[in-house]
Amino acid sequence: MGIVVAIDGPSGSGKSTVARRVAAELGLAYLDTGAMYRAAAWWCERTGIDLAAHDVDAAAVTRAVETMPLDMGLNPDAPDVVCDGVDVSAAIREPHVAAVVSTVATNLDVRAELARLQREIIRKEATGPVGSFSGGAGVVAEGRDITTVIAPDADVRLLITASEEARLARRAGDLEAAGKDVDAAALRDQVLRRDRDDATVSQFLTAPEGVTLVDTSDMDLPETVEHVINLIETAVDEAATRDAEDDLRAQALRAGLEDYALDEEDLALLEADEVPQADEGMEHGLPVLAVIGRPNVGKSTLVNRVLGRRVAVVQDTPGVTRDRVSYPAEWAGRRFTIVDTGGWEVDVEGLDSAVATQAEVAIAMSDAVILVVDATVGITETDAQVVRMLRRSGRPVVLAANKVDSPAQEGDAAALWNLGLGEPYAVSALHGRGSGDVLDAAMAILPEVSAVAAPSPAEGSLHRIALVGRPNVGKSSLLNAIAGSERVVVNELAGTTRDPVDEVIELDGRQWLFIDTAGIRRRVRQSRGADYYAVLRTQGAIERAEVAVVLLDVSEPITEQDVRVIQQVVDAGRALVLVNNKWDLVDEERRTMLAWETEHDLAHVAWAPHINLAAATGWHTNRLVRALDAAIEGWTTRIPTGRLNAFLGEIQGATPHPLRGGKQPRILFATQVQTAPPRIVLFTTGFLDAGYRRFIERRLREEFGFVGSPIQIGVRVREKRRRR
Ligand SMILES: Nc1ncnc2c1ncn2[C@@H]1O[C@H](COP(=O)(O)OP(=O)(O)OP(=O)(O)O)[C@@H](O)[C@H]1O
Ligand SMILES: Nc1ccn([C@H]2C[C@H](O)[C@@H](COP(=O)(O)O)O2)c(=O)n1
Repeated sequence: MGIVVAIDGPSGSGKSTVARRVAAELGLAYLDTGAMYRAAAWWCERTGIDLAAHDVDAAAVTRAVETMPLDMGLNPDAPDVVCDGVDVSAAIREPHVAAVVSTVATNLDVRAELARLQREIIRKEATGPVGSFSGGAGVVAEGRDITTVIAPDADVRLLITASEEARLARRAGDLEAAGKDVDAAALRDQVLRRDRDDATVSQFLTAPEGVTLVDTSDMDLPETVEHVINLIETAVDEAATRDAEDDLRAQALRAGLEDYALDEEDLALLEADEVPQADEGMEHGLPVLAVIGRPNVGKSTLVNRVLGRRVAVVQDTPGVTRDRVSYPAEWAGRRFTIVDTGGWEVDVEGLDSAVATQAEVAIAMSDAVILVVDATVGITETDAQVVRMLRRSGRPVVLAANKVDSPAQEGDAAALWNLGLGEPYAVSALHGRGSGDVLDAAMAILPEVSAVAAPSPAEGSLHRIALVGRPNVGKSSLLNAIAGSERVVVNELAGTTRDPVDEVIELDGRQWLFIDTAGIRRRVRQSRGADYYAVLRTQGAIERAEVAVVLLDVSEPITEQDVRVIQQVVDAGRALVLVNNKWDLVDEERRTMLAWETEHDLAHVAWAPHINLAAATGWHTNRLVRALDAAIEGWTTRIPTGRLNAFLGEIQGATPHPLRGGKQPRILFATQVQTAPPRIVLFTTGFLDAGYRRFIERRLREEFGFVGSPIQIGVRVREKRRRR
């Protein structure tokens, strides 16, 4: 992470000049947020709004700013401001703009919009994605509300000020240097009146806690720059010292864990050098083989045969994947993905729906299937149902007849010919006999090219996005709006054999892989069956994506189905962006209801970026990229172990877990074991109540962001080793 320096201060204090020079000396980007307000004022007037009028239409100002085509230069040596293709760097400094800019800067909707843009720029410079100016070195951002509202978490926060006389004298000096007349009254108006107006909406005249006051009344410019650089260097040194101390403390906590009974899996997690992404090691584009069957029929024998002991390491993975886990595999020189499923049973109400759905998804998302049946039990009603399911799916199948432990039981296997799936391969879990033959047979039916796998390596570097939501929420309109207004670079990329068809779409100058756009574009008939397969398809698209964009039709009440789709995304551990579509159909009354529904039904995903747009008209579709970026950043956030333990230590100190039966569960050590989605494992002395886990999650979000990402928290209760 790069450094973020935030500088506030009144007009004429020198904050712009100092910020620019400091940024140039330290190789950082420079963000002049005042120039953004000035550009907004320039743009309003350009689009016909008279900001000097008595009755300025605030809504029209907001609308204008929301569509302002602004390109902020971040180079401290030449911070050009370009609006609608015009270089307005000089025009926005004209007295006329200065006289009306407060009308824009005191409009709270405008502030919200510009705040979003500013945070986005700061985030980009601090993290350094392609296209950032500083390459991740960081940014010096200056403006009235930077230290308090826009970047309250900045590494260094300064309030640069100077006496009224000094500020007026400096401004007068600027005018004289530019060969302009100095009108004392006009000068006071621009410097002091404007600050008074702006102070009604932001605090920049006194330094709040954590903000360092730099009074430059008696300092010249070079002295001020040197002083500020010293402050930044001191802050950086202090942060490095803090990090080193946090690391040492975390090492001590980790050493303390040795007194507790740790299993092999704990040690594997604790000793891992790297924090992998959840799908790391999964090679995209490989054919997918699903192993399905009722519980305890011996599926894991086959999976373990391919994998060896790697299975154990992922047992802790929660959610959907617990029922359906994918592993990279190799058999007879072929590389593929093997999917282990939970299995299912018929209960009184039919197939156990949750697990059956998982198995059905596994079938839908596979290229071939091994069905494992217990030969000693014979064909059960469940097996027969599964065979019907498999037939409908059209997937090639190999039938494994397990528990054939002696030649005398070969007859049990032969009875499974009746399933109509061809030769039953006899397997003995007990002796390990026959599993190699089943896998050889599976290799024979597994296609070389997958029709369902996540994108191939060529597209693997692009972010994968799924547009999902119940029927008619506007998925295809949104897809068409973004694909239509922007260039569709490659069409029907992965459409090798079956339905899933992905498209690379260029948004904001970058390419994104939109998953299963064929499923979005095709109008599914509204029969029960079609709905059911749409659900499966949605699940498949979510799992192949990194970010799922869930569309809601906000002209109607939020439905249970909407909430279910959102839950699918959370359970799959994908990043989430919520889109309120059809915003053009929302009136005041509906808006109030929607706010209530959002509060009521979507409070559990309040961490997801949530944007209003109208796909049909294209209104605000440009906001999608920002939301996607924010969600991906949250999803891939990695907290250093030292920092994580220091933070958890602080929150435990301030708010310990409630006593339970006279005992107080304690967190001994924490580590982030995975990103995308972030997964944090807590080693504790006792079970943590759900309320306390929620509290920890909330505080983690407040501290580290994790915008748009589910956070998985695993708790490992470990007992102290007994002394002999
Ligand atoms: N410490 C200083 N001593 C003397 N002059 C300074 C000092 N800092 C800045 N100046 C000069 O003061 C003038 C005003 O500075 P600047 O425009 O950076 O102020 P500002 O706080 O950004 O004002 P505004 O908010 O109106 O944009 C510039 O000419 C600058 O060179
Ligand atoms: N973060 C900010 C930055 C600026 N403003 C206001 C203050 C002025 O009225 C106007 C232009 O700023 P300047 O270029 O003079 O620094 O924008 C603000 O309200 N919040």
